[in-house]
Parts: sequence; C-alpha cells; structure tokens
Amino acid sequence: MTADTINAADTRINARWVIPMEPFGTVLEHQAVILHGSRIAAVMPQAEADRTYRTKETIDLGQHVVLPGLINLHGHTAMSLFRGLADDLPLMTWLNDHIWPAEGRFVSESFVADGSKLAMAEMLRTGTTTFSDMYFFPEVTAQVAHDTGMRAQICFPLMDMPTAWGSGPEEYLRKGADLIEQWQGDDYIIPAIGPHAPYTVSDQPLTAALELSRETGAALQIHLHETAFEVQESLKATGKRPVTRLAELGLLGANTQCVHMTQIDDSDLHQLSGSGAHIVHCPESNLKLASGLCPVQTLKDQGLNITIGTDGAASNNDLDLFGELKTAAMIGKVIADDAAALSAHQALAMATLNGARALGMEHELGSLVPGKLADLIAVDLSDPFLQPVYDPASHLVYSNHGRAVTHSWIHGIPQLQDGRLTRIDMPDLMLRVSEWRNQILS
Ligand SMILES: CSC[C@H]1O[C@@H](n2cnc3c(O)ncnc32)[C@H](O)[C@@H]1O
Ligand SMILES: [Zn+2]
Repeated sequence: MTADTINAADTRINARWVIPMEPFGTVLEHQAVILHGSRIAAVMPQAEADRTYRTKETIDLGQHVVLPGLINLHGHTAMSLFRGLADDLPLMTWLNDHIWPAEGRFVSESFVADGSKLAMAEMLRTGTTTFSDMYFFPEVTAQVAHDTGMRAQICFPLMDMPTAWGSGPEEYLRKGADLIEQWQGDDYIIPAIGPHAPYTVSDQPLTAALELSRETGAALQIHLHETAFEVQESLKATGKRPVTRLAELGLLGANTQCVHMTQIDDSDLHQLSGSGAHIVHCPESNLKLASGLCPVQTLKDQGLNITIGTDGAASNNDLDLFGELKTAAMIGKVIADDAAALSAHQALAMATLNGARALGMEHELGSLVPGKLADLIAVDLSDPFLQPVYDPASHLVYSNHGRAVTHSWIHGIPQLQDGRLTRIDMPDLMLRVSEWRNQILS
C-alpha cells in the first residue's frame, strides 16, 4: 500500500450534499469541497479529503447542500430603491408615467451607489454571486461591485433619449467605451454594452454598438420582444419584427443576450436558432407587468442557451433567484403542457452553467469543478420547511427560498458567513435607504 500525498490548501468545506452541476444531474453525499486561493482545488468524499488534504481552515456544514453561486443575468440594481413604488401596471405605463419620471428626478451617482449596494446585499443573502446590470452611472455600480467583491457584468446603457448619465447616443457610447477600457481584464467586472430596447435605440447607435462589441469583445444585452405592443409598434414603424430588424443589422450573434422574449413566432425562431444568441428569461417581471410568457422549452428545443434574470426590484419585486427558478419551472411546465418540462436540475442549470456560458465564462464559472473559480454557496436544508430531504435539488427549486442560503464565497473569499454579510455595512446602508425613501416620497 502506498502512502497518500498530502496537499496543502486554504479552506475545506464539509457538506452533507454537493450539487456540482457537472456531470448534469449529479448529487454527491458527504463531500469535502477544497478551496485554494481563488479556485476550487477538489471535490471529494470526506474520507478521501482526510487522507489527502491539510487546510488552514475547515468549515463543517452538517445539513447543507453546496452548489455553484447563482448567476442573475438581468437586472437594474439601483432600481431597488424604487421597489414597490409603482405596482400593478403594464410595462409602457409603468415606464412612461412612473419610472422614467422618477429616474429623471432622482437618479444620480449617489442614488446608484446606494441602490446598487442594497441590491447586492439582497442578492448575496439569497445565493447570487454573479449578476448582470444595465443602468445609468454604470461606472458607479462597477466600483461598488468591485469593492464588495461581487462578480458582475456591467452593461452601460444606450438609448436615443438624454438622461442624467448622457445627452444622447454619442455620449453614451463614448463613456461606455471608456468603461470597457477601464474594466476589461478585471477579475470581477465584465464590462458590456446595454442598448436598452429596439423601441428606444435607432439603427445608427445599434450599429455603433455592434462595432464596439466587435472591437472589444464586449457582450451586448438588450430587452427584446418583451411585449406584444413592442412587436406591433415595430411592425407599424418599420414593417419588421424587432428580431428581424436586429438580425438584419447583424446584432443577433453569440455575443448577444436577448432579455424577455415573450413574443415568438416561427420567423423569430428561425432567425434565433443557429444565431448563437442567448435568452435571458425573466418570468416574474413578465408576469407582474403582464408582458407575456417566454416559451422556454421551444427555445431550448432549438438549441438556444436559456439563462435567468430577475429584472429590477421595481418590477419583480425581489431579487431572490431561487424564487425566480421556482416560478420559471412552474410556468415552464404549463407553457409546454408537460410536467416533465424544466426539471429542478434544468432550472438550476439556467442559473449556473447556462449563465456562465452567456458570459463566455463556462470554463471558469457555473460548476464545482477543480480549476474553476471558487464561487459557491451553501444552503441549510435543516429547517422544518425543507424537511424531509429525499432530493436536495428538488428542495432548492420547489421548496426553497433564498433565505436558507447561509454561506457564500466569491473568488475564494467569504461573502456570507452564517447568514451575515462580511463586506457590507448593513446599518449604514439601511440608514441611507430610509433617507432615499423619505426623499422619494416627498
Ligand atoms: C437603459 S438603463 C435601463 C432602463 O431600463 C428601464 N427598465 C427597467 N425594467 C425594464 C423592463 O422590464 N423593460 C424595459 N425597460 C426597463 C429602467 O427603468 C431604465 O430606464
Ligand atoms: Zn430589464
């Protein structure tokens, strides 16, 4: 018998269950996850880890399931300060009569700093370790995410209309190019381009956005086919459905993330399939604004990569991605008229590996595989509302709330320990949020 080699590493996490996401559908029991620096060193049975690893610290998580950190692929983080401000409205009334006027009055650097931090606190508490943002003052959100240690795709906004961040497309693109230059290659921040929607961005800036994407490799994220009204208005104005218009401009490619996609006909499917474009499903925002339902199974059957997002807290009204997964799985079954559609493991894949793929980071994120970045979470299944446990994946999607998340690590650094955030000063943040509430109310 040969003696085992002893390896040194930083952290050992003992957990009752591990769902590594690769191979698909795997649930491991009594595992040790070993972290070293910013990466996963090993996932192995605890008995084997006893023989082969010596770590600086060991964290015993008895009845927990450990899985990759969740990836929220679409949101407007600073809008958390508008949570509950304008409910029960359809998209265009919500935007034109409530949200855009409110943004005109309140959005500033400090609004974005405080609002995005509030969103990050909620996301971290509920299991999200990577998010995508599309909002004004993206340089502020990028800095807050970086200082907090969250991984984020930061899409600078692009619209025809002037806002507090810029006078029009030229300025948005100039500032956006600076943002890309500043953050490209950063460990945490992935700069990207956020043309708002086909109805707010004309052809010329869309083409300029595509050029910038091709020059820099930055992804494009756009609200697309969110409502039937959007498609009808586009047909009236251009004679084309928005997907056709974008395809003709060259915007539907492997570096494009299409958010919402609730209105899909055969011509859209034809244009999307094979384009390599990614779909960002936002079921709760689509339900709340009565925008429509994304036919996830049909898109999936065409080979499209389906990811998930919450949208902003002003249209959701929370950023709990576990809740979003439950909603996605439930409505996915009804839309497909098939209870087997969107299983718990498929739902988890949307928030992990598929999200990583859309970010072009499938070799770095989205599964607990040695060598990948150490972005992971632990969920405590010992609570009565999660008992008994036959299948932890089932509980994560069908019974869980993000509230059961107790630990997270991003880039190997602890972000949440026993339910407490390590890098956000919550009392200070709560004070600022209440000041914003008073200001917005008055
Ligand atoms: C260009 S910055 C983002 C811009 O988008 C607005 N917004 C928030 N949610 C939605 C949505 O579901 N569809 C379209 N636009 C949305 C937000 O208020 C900002 O103005
Ligand atoms: Zn949105």
